[in-house]
Amino acid sequence: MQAVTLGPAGTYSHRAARAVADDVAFRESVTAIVEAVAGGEYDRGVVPVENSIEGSVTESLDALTEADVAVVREIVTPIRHALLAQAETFEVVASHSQALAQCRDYLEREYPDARREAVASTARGVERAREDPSVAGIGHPANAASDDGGVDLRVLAEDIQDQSSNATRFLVVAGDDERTEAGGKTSVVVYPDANYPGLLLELLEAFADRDVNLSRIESRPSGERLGDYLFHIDFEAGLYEERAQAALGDVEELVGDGWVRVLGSYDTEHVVY
Ligand SMILES: O=C(O)C(=O)C[C@]1(C(=O)O)C=C[C@@H](O)C=C1
Repeated sequence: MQAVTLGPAGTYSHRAARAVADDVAFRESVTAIVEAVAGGEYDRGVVPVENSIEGSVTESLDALTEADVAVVREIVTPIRHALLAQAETFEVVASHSQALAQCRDYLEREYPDARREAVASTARGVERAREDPSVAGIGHPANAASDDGGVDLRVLAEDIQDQSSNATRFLVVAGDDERTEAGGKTSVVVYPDANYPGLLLELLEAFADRDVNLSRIESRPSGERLGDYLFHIDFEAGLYEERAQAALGDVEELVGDGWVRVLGSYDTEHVVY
């Protein structure tokens, strides 16, 4: 089995993807990962969707709405960032925007004058630090040593995330034909294409009436017009369960002119690396 995830090698996504496949390929955006799986290039894709400090990875949510893929598994991993550089002084801190945000307080406190530079991934930021002594990267501490003869970096500080409990949720996507009803959780995207008082309440009642717990609801702009939204809903029941089917049946009736996209049912795995 071959998986594709956010690269280059050494990203947190890469660490999560190792729990899925031995053979891991890379892309530099989550949209490209989801599209590569939808197009049949890879068996599995691993994309970050949510972080306990910074919240949604919105590009992933939007990519999952657009592409024909199924969600087949969820991986939750702790995220412990280190500050890596060639020397103790630097002018720029380069990392993924999520990582920069997860260390916002630390950077403000310790390096208020350093410029923040958002790059495609934490590993890309570490590469920048390896190439340029005026740059520090934020990433997993194991990235300090170069595995291809490049400069080894110093670990200037560890555990610099603003909450020690920092964790990220990754979704494992597969081709559309691998969608399954088995699993303890289900993800759906709902586009009501309507706007009236109580619409959201009615959608939520479909789940509440069957005692189905929602673990998350997130609105994203539909892109059609300002104030028009679609909803990413995760609930704690598998599609094999009658109560889940009944709740979704109600939602489908409510959205009339809109649509419901079922991403799939799956189980959660906690991976510590
Ligand atoms: O840049 C990486 O290392 C990634 O895998 C991406 C990502 C993210 O998008 O949230 C994954 C986990 C961490 O939250 C920080 C960055």
